[in-house]
Amino acid sequence: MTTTVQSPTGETVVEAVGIHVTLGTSHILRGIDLSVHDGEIVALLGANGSGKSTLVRTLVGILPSTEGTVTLYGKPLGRQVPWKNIGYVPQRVSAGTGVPSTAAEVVASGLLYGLKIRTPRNASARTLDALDQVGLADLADRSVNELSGGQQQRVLIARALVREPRLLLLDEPVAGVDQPSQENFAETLSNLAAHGTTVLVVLHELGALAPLITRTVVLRHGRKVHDGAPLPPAPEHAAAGHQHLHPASSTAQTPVSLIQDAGFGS
Ligand SMILES: Nc1ncnc2c1ncn2[C@@H]1O[C@H](COP(=O)(O)OP(=O)(O)OP(=O)(O)O)[C@@H](O)[C@H]1O
Repeated sequence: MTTTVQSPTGETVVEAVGIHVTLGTSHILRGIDLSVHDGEIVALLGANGSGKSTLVRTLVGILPSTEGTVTLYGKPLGRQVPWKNIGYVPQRVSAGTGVPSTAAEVVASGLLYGLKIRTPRNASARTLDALDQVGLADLADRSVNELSGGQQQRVLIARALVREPRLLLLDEPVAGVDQPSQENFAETLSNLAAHGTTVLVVLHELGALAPLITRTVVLRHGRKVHDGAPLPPAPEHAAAGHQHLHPASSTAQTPVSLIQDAGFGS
């Protein structure tokens, strides 16, 4: 890890106000307000189709909102946003580009942003460091087409990490990734968090990331239905290996409805 240790400043890193998104004829997001502050590790939960990916894609400017505003580091989406400080890992897609590329080349592409067409001088070292963080340093020169789905996902995580981001947005980063690699990723995330990286992560299960989460946001049918304390395991589900989640008592939602919102129904 080469990231410098930083204390959380409490700065508002992500600010979404009144976000509505329509895709085709479907009104997907229905008035989402979300703030993420420097140093937070926020989990975004919700059942399939509740709008999690749509929200994250809107936050990074891939999807336009029909109403509402998004600012990142106080700047409206656009050129003024400090993109070089922001890493994004999309929901599982192939890391393959159609053109034969090695894992290292895909990761190094994370160092290209804006109008920059040349990677920095220390690109090779940073690329290897990022691959090492996801346990793939040995496969740096392997074509991504020859990697398994889970390994390709880890390449995409490394592509975000190589930027040494201050803000990391991850859309189900460990879906389809084996348990040891999930634990390895939790450790990487823990290191990043300790160095002050702010994280917004879409998850279906907190799993190995549970201890790191500082706040949980739950969506249901395109609306935010919980925003607060991480959802601790209920006593009856606290047995080893059981990862169903339940809401904090502070919420007005009933436990059962929130568990269903989060897609964790027993
Ligand atoms: N391009 C599109 N056109 C129309 N509807 C879409 C489009 N993309 C997504 N949707 C719909 O938007 C809704 C929200 O999708 P989204 O992918 O944001 O959900 P999600 O909470 O991330 O789900 P999952 O947990 O399954 O990944 C779904 O009903 C989906 O069918």
